[in-house]
Amino acid sequence: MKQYQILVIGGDGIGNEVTAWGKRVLEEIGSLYEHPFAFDTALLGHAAIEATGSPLPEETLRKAHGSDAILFGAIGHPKYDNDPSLKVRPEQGLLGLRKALGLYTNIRPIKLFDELLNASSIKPEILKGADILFFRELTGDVYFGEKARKDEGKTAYDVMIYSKYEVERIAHKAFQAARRRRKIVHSVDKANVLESSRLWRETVNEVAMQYPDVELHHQFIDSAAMLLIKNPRMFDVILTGNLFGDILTDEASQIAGSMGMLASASIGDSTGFYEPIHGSAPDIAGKGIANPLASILSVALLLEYSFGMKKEAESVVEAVEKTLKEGYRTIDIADNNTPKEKILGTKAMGEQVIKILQKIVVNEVVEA
Ligand SMILES: NC(=O)C1=CN([C@@H]2O[C@H](COP(=O)(O)OP(=O)(O)OC[C@H]3O[C@@H](n4cnc5c(N)ncnc54)[C@H](O)[C@@H]3O)[C@@H](O)[C@H]2O)C=CC1
Ligand SMILES: CC(C)CC(=O)C(=O)O
Ligand SMILES: [Mg+2]
Repeated sequence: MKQYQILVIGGDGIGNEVTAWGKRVLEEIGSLYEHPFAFDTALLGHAAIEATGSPLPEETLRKAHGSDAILFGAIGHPKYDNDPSLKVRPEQGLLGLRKALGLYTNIRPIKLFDELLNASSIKPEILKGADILFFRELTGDVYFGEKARKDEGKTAYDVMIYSKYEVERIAHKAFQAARRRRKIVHSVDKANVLESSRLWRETVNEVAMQYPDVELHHQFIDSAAMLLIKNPRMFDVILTGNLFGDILTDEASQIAGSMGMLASASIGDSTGFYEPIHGSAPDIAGKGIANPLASILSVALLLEYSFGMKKEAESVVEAVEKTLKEGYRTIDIADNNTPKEKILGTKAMGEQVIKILQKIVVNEVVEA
């Protein structure tokens, strides 16, 4: 039986707090379904800078290349956010790892659990039924283009750059996914202004010819941001670049109720990388109140995409759904009707999901 090697990188702030529960869920799946999962850990971001001087130590890179899947939390520390002049930064660790692993496809499902219809500040009748799959390009764009200062530091630039090949490979992924869904792709760019967006649009049009059964719409980023809130149900698959996808998915987290609900999968040439879309949340770090569900839902994506364990992945999502159905909430997804005793911290929420997961799997075995 294959032994799966999983690398766990908690990172910084709540990254560590929520990933502890993602890992516990993986351990539980391993033991309930008798899968031999082996775990290792590594440093990234601020924690890595503190320990080694580098945001992406050699050892982390080596372990990442040697693993079958990576469960990641988040990086970031107020020290750097408050001092932009610092040259060695936590984000370099994450961007460097995404590049090194060739993780060009970032999949971010916007899944709204019915139980959370009232957790959003958007009206339930606008939200109900919303189900969007983002394909965000992850290793190009302005994040990886040339950046520098000139004029004695008084002018700065970051180059927004895409090659045709980079657009083609992510576009194919989006169209293939749309074929398994409602067959609608919205490609989001700023082609009225940006040359890189004009190449993006031209290339997406060419790729679309190979998918005549999929409806393609182009949307400018500014109007896409508006429509996402006005009418989220109009979207099926959204295909976009690194920067626009980063911004739009934080916005879209409000469709799902909270940043603490959105999971993601980053897929590329080799090892899959799974992480919540949120950051290290210094405003709540150390308080024990972070929502661990995005990390737990990232585990479901890991099981399905990296290990092909569909049933196991479904059990994890079902455990989250049942936990919400039983009324349990972390503070970010609680509403005025949530009884105080049902508002849980990170640990209690994690334990609740695991308890329900155990029941689900035991019932599966009894029914089989
Ligand atoms: N993938 C990553 O590692 C990312 C790292 N960052 C870094 O994180 C740091 C903080 O950035 P922010 O802009 O504050 O973004 P953030 O995503 O960390 O937090 C935004 C807001 O959402 C809330 N939030 C986020 N996750 C939550 C959870 N699981 N449960 C409950 N509430 C949650 C936070 O409390 C905060 O109010 C920065 O240093 C930034 O560079 C930001 C985004 C992604
Ligand atoms: C911190 C950035 C490098 C990444 C980010 O915000 C994201 O991937 O959502
Ligand atoms: Mg982001």
